[in-house]
Amino acid sequence: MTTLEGSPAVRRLTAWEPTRLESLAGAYGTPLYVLDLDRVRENARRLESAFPDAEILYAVKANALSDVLETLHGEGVGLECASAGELRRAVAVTDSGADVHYTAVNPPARDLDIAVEAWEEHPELTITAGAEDTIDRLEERGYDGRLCLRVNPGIGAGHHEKVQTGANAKFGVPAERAVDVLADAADRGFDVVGIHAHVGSGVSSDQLDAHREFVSRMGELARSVTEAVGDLEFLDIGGGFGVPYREDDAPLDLEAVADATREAVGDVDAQLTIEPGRYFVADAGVLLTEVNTVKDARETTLVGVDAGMTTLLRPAMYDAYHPIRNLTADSSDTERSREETAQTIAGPICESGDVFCADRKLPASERGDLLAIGNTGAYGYEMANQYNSRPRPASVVIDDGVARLARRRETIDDVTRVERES
Ligand SMILES: Cc1ncc(COP(=O)(O)O)c(C=O)c1O
Ligand SMILES: N[C@@H](CCCC[NH3+])C(=O)O
Repeated sequence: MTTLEGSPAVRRLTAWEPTRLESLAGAYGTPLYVLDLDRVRENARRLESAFPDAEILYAVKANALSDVLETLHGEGVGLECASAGELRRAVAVTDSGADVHYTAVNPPARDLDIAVEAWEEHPELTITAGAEDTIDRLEERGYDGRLCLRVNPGIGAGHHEKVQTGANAKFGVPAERAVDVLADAADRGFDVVGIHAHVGSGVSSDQLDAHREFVSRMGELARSVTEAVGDLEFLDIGGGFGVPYREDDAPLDLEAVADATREAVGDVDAQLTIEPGRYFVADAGVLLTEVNTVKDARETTLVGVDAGMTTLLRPAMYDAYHPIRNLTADSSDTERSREETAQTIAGPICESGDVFCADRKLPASERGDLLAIGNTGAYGYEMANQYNSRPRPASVVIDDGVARLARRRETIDDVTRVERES
């Protein structure tokens, strides 16, 4: 087992200088998301070096901040979008449809209208349909552009059952029907360019067998489609690459994943495409939050903070673990260090599940302390919401070492403004 300070998740968290984070919290308030764009670039380069022959897209849903999209576009990474809103962002950043994919999941009519409008302006856009209905609805809107089919490969993987998509009926056309669906789409005049599937999110090294089986099914399918329907431009195997969250999690062996992918896909005459989200951004982000309450709560010490499940939903939704560091009681500084106690850290939301950790050993907290919650760059702000009429937090980015406000903190007026508007 790796030591606490030596584990990848905590090494990233301790790479942040406490005084720097303290000054950001002082300048912008808490709760505050901080994202290191330099780390995002490093992660992009790591992916590019493990998958030199693949086309790489970024799954915008992990963190849609324009600064992130601009940064990754600058690194030559394409953008995969899950909604009309993400598509609008992607097209605004790229000013093009090239290397922009819209993956429609039970798309609302308005989303399809916006996607088709985007295609009319940028015909290089690719739309991925996950149901025959979606293809019909695109045709009804006059779309006959680049079409990719999302299939359901019948195998899932990922860090929690709620994020395993590959065998979930909601996602994709059953793989065994793909050849017929694509043959029909080609007959109807669509430009059939690819097939796609996504096994799930947060796939770790110990799920490599599931990854291999998934990719091998996709390779087989690509060969069948090519034979029966015609050449495919690309085979998109989705994203899902896991990152370490716990102190004893090993980092994902990206080279091993890349080797397994190449081997499992076999001989396919189509561009391999991957679209990770989490891997690019998770470890580039921390959430800063201030302690406002410390109380003896019978069997634990309850520490109340100003971030909650509305700021970072993952612990409440998936029982997800995030490393936490008390920056005020910094253990690397003897003057600041404090004895460790078992603490339950909870937010201000009126829900029992509004808890970031239970009985975790951390330096004894005091009111006013600044805590950093690590690995919050992916699915952090994106899943934030306004429950309890709570405004969403601000986001700061660090770019080339320099910090700047990327998104201001919402106000209570922002929360109520949309009511009674005509
Ligand atoms: C279609 C699709 N592509 C890519 C991703 C990105 O997943 P991750 O952030 O786990 O890489 C997701 C999310 O799970 C997805 O649904
Ligand atoms: N929101 C999930 C990932 C889901 C990805 C979207 N299919 C998480 O935080 O782990």
